[in-house]
Amino acid sequence: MRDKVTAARRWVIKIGSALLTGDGRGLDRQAMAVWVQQMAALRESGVDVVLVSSGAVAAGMTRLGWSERPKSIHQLQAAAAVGQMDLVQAWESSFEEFGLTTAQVLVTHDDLSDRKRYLNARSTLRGLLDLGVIPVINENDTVVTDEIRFGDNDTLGALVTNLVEADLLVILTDRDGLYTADPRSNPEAELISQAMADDPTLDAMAGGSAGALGRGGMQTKLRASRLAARSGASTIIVGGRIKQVVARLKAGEQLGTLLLPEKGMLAARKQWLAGHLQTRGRLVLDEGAVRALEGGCSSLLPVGVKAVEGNFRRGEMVVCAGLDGREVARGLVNYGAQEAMRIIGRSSEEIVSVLGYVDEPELVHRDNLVLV
Ligand SMILES: Nc1ncnc2c1ncn2[C@@H]1O[C@H](COP(=O)(O)OP(=O)(O)O)[C@@H](O)[C@H]1O
Ligand SMILES: N[C@@H](CCC(=O)OP(=O)(O)O)C(=O)O
Repeated sequence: MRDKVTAARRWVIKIGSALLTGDGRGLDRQAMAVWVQQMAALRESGVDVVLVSSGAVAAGMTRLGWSERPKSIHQLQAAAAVGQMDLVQAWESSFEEFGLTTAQVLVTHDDLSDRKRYLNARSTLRGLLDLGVIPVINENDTVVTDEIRFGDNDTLGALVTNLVEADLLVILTDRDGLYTADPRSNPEAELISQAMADDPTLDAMAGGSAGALGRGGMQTKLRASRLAARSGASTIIVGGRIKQVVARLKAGEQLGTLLLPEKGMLAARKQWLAGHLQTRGRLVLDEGAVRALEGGCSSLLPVGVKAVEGNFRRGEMVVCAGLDGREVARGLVNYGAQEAMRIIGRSSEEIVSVLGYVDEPELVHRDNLVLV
């Protein structure tokens, strides 16, 4: 039994190109329907599901009648733009059969490294999950060039895992998991059932991609598991063609390779936040707000803030201090300084009438807050 898996409440499931396109024969709609049925059952059991789907380039190549993956970035982008249509249509109609709504989310590296856009993407995805919608995520290949590409969706899957604070990243691929060597070239290779993600001995085992369609091979999957571990998530690398793979994982069966984080979710997140040494401003809190924060598990609401200092933007790190100047906490702020000044002292319901819109009811969400 794998407790980390059976107890996970939010899964990011990443499906690679080789699997999705039946090794280059266009989208394998039958296989997609089988995964959808399993993801629908997962949702039904109360688990949030986020899908990271590759396959745009591969599907586009088939549509355009190309048999070889193009080298030029423009051609890749053209293929991705054509194939993405196919991809979302296929997912959408398949999920629809189970009464589930999907949303297309295309992101770039820049979107997740810019603080403000990071928060925006995070709120959108959380909003979608609250609505019971299944986000279908891919890289926005149209607007990226080589230097700023994720390039492989394993990395994207891990960053999305961090973004939505998922407990589990499931990477479905064309092998049954991570082997002690690339099984294509070494038939003696053995499947690794479980390891710590940061175990350095794994590096020598994970090779690049031997397939014509996949990008990163096991190297990027291993790297992805380490990125996912940063927010305390576990990763499973597993064969997408294994019968009822998702359902069996959910039931605790030991399939594929489970890569575990060193730290739990909360500890990992707090450490990540604590690493943001540079603060951009200061919020001065009334006594009630100080008490609420020090009690743990409370967000900082605008009503408890007396003054705003500094010129910070949404998503930047600010100091939260008491009226006596004592630093209480640090956190990522949901509103820029100009907006914050207008909403402090007011109830969260008033934000919309003051600003004309509302990003979040909290000034700093408790997940983005670390006590000092
Ligand atoms: N140690 C290993 N264990 C399993 N597969 C490996 C290993 N090293 C390299 N590989 C290769 O990684 C491939 C899967 O990665 P990739 O082709 O990028 O697929 P995807 O499209 O699913 O991301 C396998 O087909 C295999 O050839
Ligand atoms: N954005 C690209 C995905 C990149 C890629 O090939 O990823 P993967 O197959 O997961 O190694 C696409 O949709 O074709």
